[in-house]
Amino acid sequence: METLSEQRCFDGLQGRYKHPSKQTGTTMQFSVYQPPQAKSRKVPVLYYLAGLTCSDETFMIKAGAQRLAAELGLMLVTCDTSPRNLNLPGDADSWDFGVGAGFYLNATQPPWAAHYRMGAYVDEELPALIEAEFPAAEDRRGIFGHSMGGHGALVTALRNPTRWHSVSAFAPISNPSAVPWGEKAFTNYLGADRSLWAEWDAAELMAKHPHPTTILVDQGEADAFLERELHPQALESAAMKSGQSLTLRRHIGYDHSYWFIQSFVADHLRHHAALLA
Ligand SMILES: N[C@@H](CCC(=O)N[C@@H](CS)C(=O)NCC(=O)O)C(=O)O
Repeated sequence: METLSEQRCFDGLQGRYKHPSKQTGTTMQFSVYQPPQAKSRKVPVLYYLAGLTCSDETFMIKAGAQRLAAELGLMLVTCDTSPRNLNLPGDADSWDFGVGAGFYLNATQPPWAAHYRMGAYVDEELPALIEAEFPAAEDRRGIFGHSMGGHGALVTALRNPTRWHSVSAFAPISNPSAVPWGEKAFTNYLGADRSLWAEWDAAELMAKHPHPTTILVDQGEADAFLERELHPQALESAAMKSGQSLTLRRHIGYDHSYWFIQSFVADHLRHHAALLA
């Protein structure tokens, strides 16, 4: 691991780092906010997964989460949204597929399968690195995210509920198998056989295997992607089927941007802090 920058922030430390990833076969960058409590003890860690076109920097710069993370003693970790600098054919042709759009799954189709392994990166490799290099509690991991990252957070926690102790999402792609963003990504990364998509689809997973904690989801009613891509109602149906405890809040007037995230991020931090205490 190499340190790219470290700066004091709310008496803690905001840092950016890079490391060679076994899962992606590339150099991956990530950011960490260490709260002041991390100077003297291991603290719970809250991982954030960003949406399409974003990077590890987006949330750290735009969400305004560090002040409350410092108060609550939560470490924040953000990673990139895909491997970069591979120059695979077509990987930079569109903003909703390839670079910046890894969808936090393990691709099975060439040429993506060798590198687009963000599922295993987020679930295994990154936590192992964070827990080895930072004062991070190994038994208190939470995960949340936005849009494609909301999908990633829900899927990661629902697939591995014993490894992920709390989960929430902002405007997640709730049922990717049934919407254009998901159909494009899953066809290319996972192949045409739709029966294989269910293991990376939050609504499908939730309908079968609920997470043991309450899942918090916030959605803006003025979100331009709501009708076509996000489908939060699929989570409500899934929760009804499996008995998942779900708090889905719809907020009039809020769109898909980080102004929406900034407005509700405190509720998410408190949600996780209570479960990870
Ligand atoms: N293609 C559009 C939309 C992409 C978009 O809305 N991305 C969301 C995640 S799905 C986002 O968080 N963008 C970064 C931002 O709002 O700061 C763009 O590049 O502006």
